[in-house]
Amino acid sequence: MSSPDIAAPRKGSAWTRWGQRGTAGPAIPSRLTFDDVTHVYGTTEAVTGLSLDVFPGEIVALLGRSGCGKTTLLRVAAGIERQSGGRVLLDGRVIADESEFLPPEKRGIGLVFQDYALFPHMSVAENVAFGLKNVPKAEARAIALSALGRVGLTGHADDYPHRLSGGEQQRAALARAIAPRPGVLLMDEPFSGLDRRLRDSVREETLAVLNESGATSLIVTHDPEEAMRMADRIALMHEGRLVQVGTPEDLFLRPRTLFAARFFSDINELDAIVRSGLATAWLGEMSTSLPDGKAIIAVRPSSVRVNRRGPGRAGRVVSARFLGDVDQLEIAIDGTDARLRARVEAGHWQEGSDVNVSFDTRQALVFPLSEI
Ligand SMILES: Nc1ncnc2c1ncn2[C@@H]1O[C@H](COP(=O)(O)OP(=O)(O)OP(=O)(O)O)[C@@H](O)[C@H]1O
Repeated sequence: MSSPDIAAPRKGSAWTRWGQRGTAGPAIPSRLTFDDVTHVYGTTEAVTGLSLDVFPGEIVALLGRSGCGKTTLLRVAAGIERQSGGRVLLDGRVIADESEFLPPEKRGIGLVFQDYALFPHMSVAENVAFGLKNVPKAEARAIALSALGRVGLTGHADDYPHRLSGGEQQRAALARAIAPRPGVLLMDEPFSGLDRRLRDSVREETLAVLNESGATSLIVTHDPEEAMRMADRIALMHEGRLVQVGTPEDLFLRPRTLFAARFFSDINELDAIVRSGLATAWLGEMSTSLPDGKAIIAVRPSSVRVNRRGPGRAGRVVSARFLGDVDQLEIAIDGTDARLRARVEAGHWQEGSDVNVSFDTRQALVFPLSEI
């Protein structure tokens, strides 16, 4: 039987073979806790009162827009930055607060930076062995070679980093981070330097390595799809604060705020009024537990129903864009300025078609207007 675990290399692509799955050395995972952490740079409060528990062996994605404080939190966990307030704990033991500060090299934390940060004057194997300080040299090299084997870089062990492609440098950085078998692995946008096709395969293999190593992992990303693909839980940040923490399903299907809903998908936002548990918008109504007042009904394009005749508001397709499996339609609603985006099965609707639209109330969400 051929091994499904080792994918065959494709000729002519930058994508190359990784090592045998199951050979990354296992770590003893730690629990990483941020307790009311705040960090200020001059007058900029980058992180504000943030509490988060990352449980042993868990993969958590720290997700948010540029500048929301993700990297700062990672740097605080690593000990590269000392937080202005609050505590960081490893397995319940304080490693950083007002009086304690465990230096980075004593934390048992592995790091993969966005730019990989390989030392240019050291060979790839020396880079990987760098963190193995308390191990005899020959043993350190053997461990480094084993980690390089896992990421498929044995043949590059004695090359200098500048000879590696971007994807190979990412793999060398991953090997360097896992070689000392850290209890916690921190990764800052580890795939952002890779082109899209390469990114998918590197991400999948990296995930396999993380699962084998078992290290508690915190991965920074600004891409919700990447967070959903990799993480057991997602911690969504906005302006230095945590907005919502939960499984990918929680965040995608049950966003608690309009901000979270907007972050995870394109939505049509319909102005609505709530009265006695019923939210009413121009496209329809749905029940809600919100109190009376102004609200927004959020409808994903895939939840807009488009028919030639039947219930709903009359409109006209003003654009139909082919997206592969689906078409994205823009629909102008008769007698209003309103436009709706809908995702429908490909090939059914032409520009200029008269349609009736409604929405699937089971898939829609209602948010109070005050939250925006
Ligand atoms: N060394 C620094 N000195 C001053 N301000 C900083 C420093 N590092 C970060 N900041 C500021 O702190 C805030 C949070 O930055 P941080 O890099 O943590 O965000 P981020 O979410 O990781 O963003 P990105 O995705 O762009 O890396 C930003 O306003 C940023 O300008």
